[in-house]
Amino acid sequence: MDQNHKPEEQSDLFAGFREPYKSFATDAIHVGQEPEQWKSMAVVPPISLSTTFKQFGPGNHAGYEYSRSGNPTRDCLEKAVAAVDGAKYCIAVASGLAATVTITHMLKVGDGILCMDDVYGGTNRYFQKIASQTGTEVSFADFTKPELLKAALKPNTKLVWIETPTNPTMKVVDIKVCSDLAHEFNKDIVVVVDNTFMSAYFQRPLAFGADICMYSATKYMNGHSDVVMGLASTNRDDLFERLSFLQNALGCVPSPFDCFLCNRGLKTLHLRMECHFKNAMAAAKFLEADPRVEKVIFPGLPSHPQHEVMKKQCTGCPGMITFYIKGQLEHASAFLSNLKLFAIAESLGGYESLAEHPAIMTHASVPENERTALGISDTLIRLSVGLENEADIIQDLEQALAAAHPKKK
Ligand SMILES: Cc1ncc(COP(=O)(O)O)c(C=O)c1O
Ligand SMILES: N[C@@H](CC[Se]C[C@H](N)C(=O)O)C(=O)O
Repeated sequence: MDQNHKPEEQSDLFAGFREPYKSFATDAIHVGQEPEQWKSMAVVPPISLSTTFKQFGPGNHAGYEYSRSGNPTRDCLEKAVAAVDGAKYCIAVASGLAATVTITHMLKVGDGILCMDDVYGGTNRYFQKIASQTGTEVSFADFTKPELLKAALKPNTKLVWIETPTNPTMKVVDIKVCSDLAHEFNKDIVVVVDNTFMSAYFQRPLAFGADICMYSATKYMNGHSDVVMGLASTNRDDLFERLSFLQNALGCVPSPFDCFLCNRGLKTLHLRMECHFKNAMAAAKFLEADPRVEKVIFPGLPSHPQHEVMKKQCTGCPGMITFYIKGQLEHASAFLSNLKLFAIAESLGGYESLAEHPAIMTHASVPENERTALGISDTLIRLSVGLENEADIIQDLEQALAAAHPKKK
């Protein structure tokens, strides 16, 4: 153990952030889970594997006809997620990218997508390599400077895609300012926030004017690194009608078993997120004070350029930290290869700590010149700080830094 390490104080951690949303845990645990909906009165929603449902007569059924079109286990999850997002509706789909694809299918040929410049590599790849090849016009701007968003809006812009904090450079976008700008320009623009990094517990984009809040539920919402899933919540009747039509018509649906698991993961989201924040704050402070580290990007630290925006719109910070190690690629590689508790792996938001090299791993699909412009360099390392003991996390970072820089310190 690092002898200098003192555990992070939980009491100061949330100072200055928004208050948690009222009854969040109660909603996550109870909404959509009523035992009375089952003949058995099951307290935990059963996994409904049947692909089809008996009808009383042709077209006369008890609410379900075919499992792609609607499934009882999926319904339980969708109701719980809608509640924790402060939404009327939610749809669950087979992956985060399936949610992006389903939402983008609301557009028609000639429509424009305006996307935050730094986004998950697969979102960038889908917009640039697929959506733009099938007739939509895609452009990017840095929404941390709202004037750039304003300047990039065009008469054909139909979708504004915000990711905050961004993957991997952790830029924080003011959701209210950007949603208002887009809606003032054209009230029909659909503003989407990719809320994957924050989870519903720490950020509620619909409360700040976004039209759709989407997730890779593969991450914090499920939280156990054992489900690939996407979610999209909205308060708008028209958008829900279109999204649920597309959920069935495109067919990117999740399995009932995955819905069961994600629904279960959601019950402890509030507890997990608070511990992720505590551990990540400790790790971020440790890294920031270390001479072998060039720069730490963690929105919970006052050194983060949008720390005030973060406090204004969020109830806490997730376990995501990005930092530049001093040196070159070999130092980043040595650090990653020497981690013992952190696994080198893509993905994030699970109970276990993960570390990765965005330029080589999660963001390899972003064109090199764009990666360079965004700062996704050879020395950039991304951490997903898990729920292990804080001192063990710090000790692992310390020993991996020592292995990467044997002579420094
Ligand atoms: C911010 C973000 N959005 C969307 C996705 C896509 O999600 P999925 O892998 O579940 O398709 C990911 C990761 O893959 C992500 O990190
Ligand atoms: N969103 C995850 C997953 C990352 Se990349 C997955 C795969 N290699 C791909 O290119 O689609 C993250 O870790 O950020």
